[in-house]
Amino acid sequence: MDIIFYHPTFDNAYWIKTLSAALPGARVREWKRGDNEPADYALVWHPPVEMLQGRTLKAVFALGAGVDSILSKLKAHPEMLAESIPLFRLEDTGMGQQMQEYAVSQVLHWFRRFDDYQALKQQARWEPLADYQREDFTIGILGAGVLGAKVAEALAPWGFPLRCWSRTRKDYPGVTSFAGMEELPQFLQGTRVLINLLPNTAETVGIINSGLLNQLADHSYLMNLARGVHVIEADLLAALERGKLKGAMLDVYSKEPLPAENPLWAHPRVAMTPHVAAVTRPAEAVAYIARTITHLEKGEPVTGQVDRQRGY
Ligand SMILES: NC(=O)C1=CN([C@@H]2O[C@H](COP(=O)(O)OP(=O)(O)OC[C@H]3O[C@@H](n4cnc5c(N)ncnc54)[C@H](OP(=O)(O)O)[C@@H]3O)[C@@H](O)[C@H]2O)C=CC1
Ligand SMILES: O=C(O)C(=O)CO
Repeated sequence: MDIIFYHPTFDNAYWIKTLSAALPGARVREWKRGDNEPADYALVWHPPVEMLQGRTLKAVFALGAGVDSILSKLKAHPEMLAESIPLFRLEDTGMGQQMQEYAVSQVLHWFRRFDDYQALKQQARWEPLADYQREDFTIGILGAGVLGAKVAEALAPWGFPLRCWSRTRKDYPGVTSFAGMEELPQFLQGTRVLINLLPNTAETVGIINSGLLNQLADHSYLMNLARGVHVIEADLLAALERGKLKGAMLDVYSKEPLPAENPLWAHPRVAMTPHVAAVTRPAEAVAYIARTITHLEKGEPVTGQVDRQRGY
């Protein structure tokens, strides 16, 4: 079996060594321009069209959870990958725990008013504030898939009212499920902390706009862990200005790296990280890919296949 590997920034030698060890007998090579030799599987992130075009692969694996970049490339270059070739993505592979850490720590930061105390500290003010109550701190998770479910699971023991929104109804312990556009207003009503874990699709792009933010509880908080294009940044800034939103924690942006002149940088109630909420963990990703390839080779059922029409 031949496997080609392409990632613009990873330690490719490490991946090739680890994959080769996990799939004894497989020949794994880094793809370089001009390599038209046959291959059975391709592992990619931001692949050049030329790498995949014209190949009769058994499957392609995206080396991340989100497949928006590869699907948008496919839209521009449909010849890059035949419809019949399955595309897989990483399901959790260590990203779930990272999202749990991020979401729980930030929710508790807001709930314990550390943002307010930080602002008071800057004015050298000693001023105990009223506690927030759990019942006034409903957390709503947009997107209840692999990562949304993990975040809900980690938040559940803290006792906040928890709800999620997805296309299809969920049955997660301690989480009220809302499904479909028609239930979005109910989901938003009373939500105090909105955590975004949706995929970037034609239906979800720009979903976090003034219309949506206005439906949240007053003085609410936004945590965007998914994709920058979900949020209309001007609407977010406007919601912060009029006090609808008390704060935002952003990991992803409309343009990355975020340009220095973007007003989000300087906003005192916006906290930011540079798209690091959950990164691909090589050992877990290799184990998942090796396991999936082994099942595919035996004709056994697998999970993680992307539905290209649906867009995730
Ligand atoms: N910032 C970072 O570092 C990272 C960000 N990400 C982002 O997180 C996203 C989520 O990942 P993951 O949980 O693995 O993805 P999944 O595909 O497992 O989950 C997606 C969820 O979104 C829901 N959804 C999709 N479209 C709609 C819609 N139109 N209306 C309502 N709900 C919808 C799905 O509903 P249903 O269950 O009904 O299908 C599902 O619950 C990724 O696509 C990626 O963009 C991922 C990793 C790292
Ligand atoms: O896996 C993804 O989709 C990411 O955004 C990684 O940072």
